[in-house]
Amino acid sequence: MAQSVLLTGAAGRVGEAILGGLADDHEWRLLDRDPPTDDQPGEFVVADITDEEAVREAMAGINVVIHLAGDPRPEAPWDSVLTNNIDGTQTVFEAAVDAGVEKVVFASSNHAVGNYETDERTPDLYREHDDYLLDGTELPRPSNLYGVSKAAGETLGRYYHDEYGLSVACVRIGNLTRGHPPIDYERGQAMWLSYRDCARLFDRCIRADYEYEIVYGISDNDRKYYSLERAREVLGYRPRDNSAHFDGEEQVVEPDT
Ligand SMILES: NC(=O)C1=CN([C@@H]2O[C@H](COP(=O)(O)OP(=O)(O)OC[C@H]3O[C@@H](n4cnc5c(N)ncnc54)[C@H](O)[C@@H]3O)[C@@H](O)[C@H]2O)C=CC1
Ligand SMILES: O=C1O[C@H](COP(=O)(O)O)[C@@H](O)[C@H](O)[C@H]1O
Repeated sequence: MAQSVLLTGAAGRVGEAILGGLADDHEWRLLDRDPPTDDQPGEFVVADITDEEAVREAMAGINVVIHLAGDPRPEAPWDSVLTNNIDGTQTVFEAAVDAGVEKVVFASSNHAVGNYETDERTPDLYREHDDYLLDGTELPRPSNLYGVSKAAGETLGRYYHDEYGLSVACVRIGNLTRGHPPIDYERGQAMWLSYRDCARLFDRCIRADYEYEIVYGISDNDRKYYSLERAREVLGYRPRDNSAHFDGEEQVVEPDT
């Protein structure tokens, strides 16, 4: 069934991947501090997620929030992640609970667990003979202050679930690139998320029933050090792309079939 979905950070890359696959599948309200540059489905709210009143208004009539807005830079400074990623995310969760929203899907990151990639484990970790796997039950081990802000967002989600019964899915997104995996970047290839698998995964986050989940957001790459088991089991995610199917040449992934 189509859902009323509020998509924050809609003007960014992850928003583009989600809307590219799902524009016609749900009723969209898009929010971003940057206005749209082209035609978008549904209505577009230009607002900052730290603007509590604007965020509350944007929640009216919404079933599911996909919360992407934030500073995505691994090197982002503390003042920016504190404002945009931590304060902004708390504003979104609080407004969602007050508006009676059913689910919030939070865009977490590989950088929330980036320091599991120790000197002893890398670069083998990125290669097929290695079988080290993170499954989402491990504690955060952020690799930068941006990763700390994502771990904080996951913890905010835990709190709003336990305290208010909100369904929350935290998606630790790997490396989203359009058309083909990152080139000459083993780490990025192991955690590649194709545009169409991104849309599939977030569609399942919109539709599935869950309590509080942390899942990894990657394609079905031959070599992966993030488990997809939870995303498959609880959400019914069925990725179709695999970074191993690309030979380094630019190839265009066809739209969903
Ligand atoms: N692209 C990737 O591979 C990954 C992305 N993520 C997360 O996914 C989310 C989206 O990332 P991208 O689309 O790649 O980034 P992006 O920079 O392309 O998009 C982010 C969007 O959020 C908006 N935004 C930022 N701060 C805002 C605020 N305070 N109020 C309203 N809008 C605001 C920006 O205007 C932008 O349109 C981010 O939270 C990022 O941390 C996590 C892991 C990997
Ligand atoms: O969280 C994020 O992760 C991806 C991948 O990280 P990288 O260190 O391998 O580049 C990054 O591209 C994205 O901007 C960021 O939001």
